[in-house]
Amino acid sequence: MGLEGVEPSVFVSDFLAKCGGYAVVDGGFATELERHGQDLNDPLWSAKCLISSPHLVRRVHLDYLDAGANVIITASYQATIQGFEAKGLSTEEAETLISRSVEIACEARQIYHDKCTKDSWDFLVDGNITRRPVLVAASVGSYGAYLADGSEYTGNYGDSVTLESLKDFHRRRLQILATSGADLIAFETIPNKLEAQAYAELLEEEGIDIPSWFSFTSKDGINVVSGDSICDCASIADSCKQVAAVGINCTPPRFIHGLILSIRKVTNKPVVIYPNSGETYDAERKTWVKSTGVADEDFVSYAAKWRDIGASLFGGCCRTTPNTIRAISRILFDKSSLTLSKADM
Ligand SMILES: C[S+](C)CC[C@H](N)C(=O)O
Ligand SMILES: N[C@@H](CCS)C(=O)O
Ligand SMILES: [Zn+2]
Repeated sequence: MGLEGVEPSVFVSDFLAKCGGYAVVDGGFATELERHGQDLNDPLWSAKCLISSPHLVRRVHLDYLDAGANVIITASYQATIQGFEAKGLSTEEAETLISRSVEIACEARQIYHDKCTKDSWDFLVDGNITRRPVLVAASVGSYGAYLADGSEYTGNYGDSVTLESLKDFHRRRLQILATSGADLIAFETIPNKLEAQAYAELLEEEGIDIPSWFSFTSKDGINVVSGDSICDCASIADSCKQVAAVGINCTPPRFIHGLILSIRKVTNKPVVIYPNSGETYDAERKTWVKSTGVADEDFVSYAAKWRDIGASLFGGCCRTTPNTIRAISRILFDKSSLTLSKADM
């Protein structure tokens, strides 16, 4: 789709208007691959399926489209040139796999729309079938995702990692994703201010002409995971004209309310929220462990509250499923039941 001269903020506000004021983002991508039987205990994590099972990558996008997603996020979170090369692939093969992640999501959208047209599934406006708007967001996981040690949940990259080294790390993949047919870039699970600054400078230097969102992770509801202030991080996103939305992902639901209020203090850009289930990630075993304390399983019921304090795009991250997304969609658009049982997660 591309910006074609449209301001990023206008592009997203038009999209939100077409969706009915709010948009539904998809849910845990890797989680759904695991539910389809994939073992992701690998340095490439979900990106390994771009090599071994692209048909499942397409299947997962279709699962989320069937559940009501308006934004599907590509399998490129942990797909990096450096990561693929470490597996013995050539640079060219790595670059092809990265663009392929976007092509597969676009194919899924086409399949979904063709099916809807055939079955007249989408809503009717004045007797005409209207397609549900669907954007393909190309995922850029943080440098910590590539490290494959869970450091997107700490943001501690050590002193050798600088603004320039982060820009060099991300540059080529960003160029590929921005020219691969995606509608926007989703910078996900950003753990610190340095990486947000690196992304903002790269967007400017590379003249990236599709909009982006910046989405941070937090483990206390006050700061991002590194301890940097969420307001400082969101301000970087606010100052970058190519950033069309700012928010939080892969963070326990109980922290989201306060984070939205903090983000709102420093930006009027739309807020995107896609929390995880509230469980804790064990990076060594690459598995999730149930946390004690607050029951986060019913977080879908919070979505209406997050909407009321100013968020606009809602989905789920790790350990959420198409059922979570179906329930979010129902709540946002006031369809039937407002409750979600644990079984729905
Ligand atoms: C958002 S985390 C669950 C992604 C996986 C992590 N980068 C790892 O490789 O262990
Ligand atoms: N888009 C990625 C984010 C991981 S935190 C996924 O859903 O697997
Ligand atoms: Zn996640």
